[in-house]
Amino acid sequence: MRNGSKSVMEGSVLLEGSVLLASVTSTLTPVTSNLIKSNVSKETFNDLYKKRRPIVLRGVDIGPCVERWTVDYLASKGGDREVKIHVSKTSQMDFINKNFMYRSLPFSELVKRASKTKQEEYFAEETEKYYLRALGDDPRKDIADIRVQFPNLASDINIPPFFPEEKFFSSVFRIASPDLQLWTHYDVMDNFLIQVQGRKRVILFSPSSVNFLYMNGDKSEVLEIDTVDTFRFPLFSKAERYEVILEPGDILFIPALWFHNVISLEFGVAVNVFWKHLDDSMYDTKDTYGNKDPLPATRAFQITDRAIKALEEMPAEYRDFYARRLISRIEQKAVNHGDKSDDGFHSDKPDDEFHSVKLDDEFHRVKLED
Ligand SMILES: O=C(O)CCC(=O)C(=O)O
Ligand SMILES: [Fe+2]
Repeated sequence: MRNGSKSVMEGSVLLEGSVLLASVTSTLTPVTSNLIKSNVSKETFNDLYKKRRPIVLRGVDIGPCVERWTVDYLASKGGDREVKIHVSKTSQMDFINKNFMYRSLPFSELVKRASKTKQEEYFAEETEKYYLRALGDDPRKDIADIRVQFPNLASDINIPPFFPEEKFFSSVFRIASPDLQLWTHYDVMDNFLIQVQGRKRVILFSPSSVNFLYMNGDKSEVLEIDTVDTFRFPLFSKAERYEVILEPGDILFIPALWFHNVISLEFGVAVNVFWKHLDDSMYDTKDTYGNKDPLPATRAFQITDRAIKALEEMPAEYRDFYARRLISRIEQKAVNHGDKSDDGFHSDKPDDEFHSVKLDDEFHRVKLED
């Protein structure tokens, strides 16, 4: 599938008296079955890896975790270490209105609660939902590694040796209540999302769709991605969108910069592994989450902020004129329009659309953690 999501229904919502209130487009995507590859060897993965496109590796031996990781087993082997969690009253976590809370629970208790839809003990309400992204002991300093934080469980999972060990960055436990949805975001490292228990729907958007996703830092402000408010987000339907349903045992390769939005269709247990695609020197050594932009990108943002300040020294008509010249320079020199496919990011897409660089969104960036 190429060139945008395939809308199955478009329509408008009418207020009484026929005042047009909002136009809503349902953008349910058909499952992209050609993303699934069975029994992939290391050699085949190496070839696929160069294409820089997401794939689901099905049938790779991820170890005994698929049979072993029941709720009781996870609770007893994972132990009672305190973990930081997101607690949400609704399925859809909203990072803009912060409709969730940060709390902590013993790991064993978190697992038990996340596996149920109604709680006996709860923070806010009995139907609240939980999301764990297990981090290092001190998230400001330590990088998550399940071999260190959960050695008794880590021995049950094989991380496929499909990337050089020295490129490993982190391994993160992802545990979610049924129906919980994590907002659309990108990460800056390559990623194996290893689904161990529960089915999960993942919607992916290509990095070249960034200007259609209404970014706020590393996250998209479009939360309702299946029923998009097209008045607020008119460009969203142009984003190149893919959908996969992960089954237990599947590994989703998410290349760095590919956007993903995740719904746990059932109680979900996953481990994701981030590894470095670029040279080590490109990454911020203070980045414990794996979501800080590469250093040259950060530098480019800072320089651009300075450029904006310089433009602001001039009256509006000059500022506007030179801003347009700058944008066109960046477009000509740095934006790939699909004709130069040597970087592997725009393989074979003759119909790649021209995406103009949108200044306002990008320069007031707020970095929020997911
Ligand atoms: O599966 C999840 O809970 C989140 C996945 C994700 O954002 C990641 O692996 O980077
Ligand atoms: Fe992610």
